[in-house]
Amino acid sequence: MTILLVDEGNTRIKYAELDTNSGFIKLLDSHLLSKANLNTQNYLAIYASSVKSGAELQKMLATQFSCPIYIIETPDSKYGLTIAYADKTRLGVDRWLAMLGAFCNTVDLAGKATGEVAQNTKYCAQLVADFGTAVTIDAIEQDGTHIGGWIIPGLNTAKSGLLGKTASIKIKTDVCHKAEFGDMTESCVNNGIYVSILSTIFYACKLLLKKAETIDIYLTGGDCELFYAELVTQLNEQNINIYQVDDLVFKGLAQYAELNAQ
Ligand SMILES: Nc1ncnc2c1ncn2[C@@H]1O[C@H](COP(=O)(O)OP(=O)(O)OP(=O)(O)O)[C@@H](O)[C@H]1O
Ligand SMILES: CC(C)(CO)[C@@H](O)C(=O)NCCC(=O)O
Ligand SMILES: [K+]
Repeated sequence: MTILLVDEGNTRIKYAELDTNSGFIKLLDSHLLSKANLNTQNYLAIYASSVKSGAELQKMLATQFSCPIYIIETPDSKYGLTIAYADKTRLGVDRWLAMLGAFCNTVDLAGKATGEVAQNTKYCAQLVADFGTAVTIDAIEQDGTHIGGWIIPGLNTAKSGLLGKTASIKIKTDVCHKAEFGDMTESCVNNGIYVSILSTIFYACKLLLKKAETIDIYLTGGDCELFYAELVTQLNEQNINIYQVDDLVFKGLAQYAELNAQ
């Protein structure tokens, strides 16, 4: 059977299909996607999340599909994760799902289902960084306690904010992001913003390494591949493992669907 996964972010909406037998998540190409070819599928259920409005997304999906629709919202404490916020409902559901995706990757399934963390499983503290419209960084201790996180502007958001508030920063050509000093306006802006985000990750590692000996860093979101190689080079330490998982929010949704069905 197939479950449809829907992730509505700040700039775009993404769809994927979860094969309930194999657990395989197939990303659907949004360029080729039409309501018509989504409709031809007989989905078992839809698991969806929105950083905008869950209610609006529910309404939109309900006009197209007759299967059960589950709109996921940030829960208090579930599947072994405990959120740092006093008001959990304010934590973006994409952050919670990305953390769930990362956390469940390393924790025993039996433990997850009951919400208890399985004993004697090999896992460590985690940093989850989502490079989207905003960049979010969340730190989780070994036992699933969310310590907290940061929200900063993403690459494009920082750039448009900077260009919008200044008179004479003129961008004429497109240059790539490098962790080097810039030698013209374009590279000063692009590299500066890039390095500012990189530095935030370094600082997060530094803080988390005060609490844990070993950390796993999960990178996700539209811009994550721009950061992966540089982070692997710069954080080449025995006690830091870095993983690029392009669809961590979908992994979280898939985990949720699997656990919800148990
Ligand atoms: N097809 C695409 N459409 C839009 N942005 C893309 C695409 N492919 C890569 N990107 C990059 O992804 C970034 C946006 O990331 P993402 O798609 O994860 O954001 P989002 O959908 O707004 O979700 P979030 O709410 O997490 O920001 C942009 O800065 C852009 O550079
Ligand atoms: C931070 C974003 C925009 C990242 O997509 C999203 O998770 C969100 O809108 N969060 C709400 C604020 C918060 O998480 O504290
Ligand atoms: K996202």
